[in-house]
Amino acid sequence: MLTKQQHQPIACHQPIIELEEVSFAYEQKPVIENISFSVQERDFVGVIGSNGAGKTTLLRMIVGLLKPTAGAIRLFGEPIQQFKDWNRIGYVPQKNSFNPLFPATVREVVQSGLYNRNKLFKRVSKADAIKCDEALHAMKIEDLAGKRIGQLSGGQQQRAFLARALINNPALLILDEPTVGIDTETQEGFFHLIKHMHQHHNITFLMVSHDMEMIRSYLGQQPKQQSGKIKFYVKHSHDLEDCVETNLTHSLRELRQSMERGKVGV
Ligand SMILES: Nc1ncnc2c1ncn2[C@@H]1O[C@H](COP(=O)(O)OP(=O)(O)OP(=O)(O)O)[C@@H](O)[C@H]1O
Repeated sequence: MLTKQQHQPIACHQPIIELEEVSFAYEQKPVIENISFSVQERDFVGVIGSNGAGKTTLLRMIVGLLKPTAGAIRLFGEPIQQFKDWNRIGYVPQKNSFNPLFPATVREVVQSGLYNRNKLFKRVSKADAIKCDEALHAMKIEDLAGKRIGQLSGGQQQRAFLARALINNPALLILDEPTVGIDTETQEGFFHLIKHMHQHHNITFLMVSHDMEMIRSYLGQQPKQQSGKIKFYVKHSHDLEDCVETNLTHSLRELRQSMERGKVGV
């Protein structure tokens, strides 16, 4: 049930991600050199760059999987070394597709978003099972819950990974080429869905994509910032309506209702 408090506006424009003169090298090979940028609450940032420009490396640093060789990263105002609140960040890595024989079900994959990284199988509390149902329901994949993840189509898998990323009601979603290998129609539906989530569900996005058309149509024709071979297209939070704080159940239910009304879909 929605309470008054959940509708109260929250402070906007808080920095969610800050990079200060960040560099990264694989062994001796520099990949990222001296990048500084910040993402404010509710911004939508599209990251574009040629193959090998370092986009995935950049995202992996932001989610703490790689350590910068120089510079500083802050998440939600805290230095990344001290940041513990990883549940606030949903991450959908590149090339998620599973081997058809991989034994996990869709439900197990979605639930694993609640636990520490790399823990796919774990005893699940009743409350966690309900969160999982909500996320499956919101992505319209509840009927696929018992199927092996590897038996799903690319588009269905993408919905499952999005449900996994959404299960903790994240404030920040980081997506690495989320529509690779998905047909054009499903891609369009997916972009409608994430635009809707951005505009109505108070989520900040950082997304790598090669889809220039989608990026330009939503975020503008010109990059707001460029660093080496990487360009950043941004829709700022102040272009949107006032922030509204929502809880997971409300947020996912609304998303589902919007999808049922045909406003968004995948
Ligand atoms: N684990 C690794 N060890 C060594 N070099 C790596 C490693 N991962 C990536 N690289 C190299 O770092 C560079 C940047 O890779 P990255 O995957 O970040 O690029 P990208 O911009 O995401 O590329 P794409 O658009 O092809 O996905 C590439 O030259 C790549 O070969």
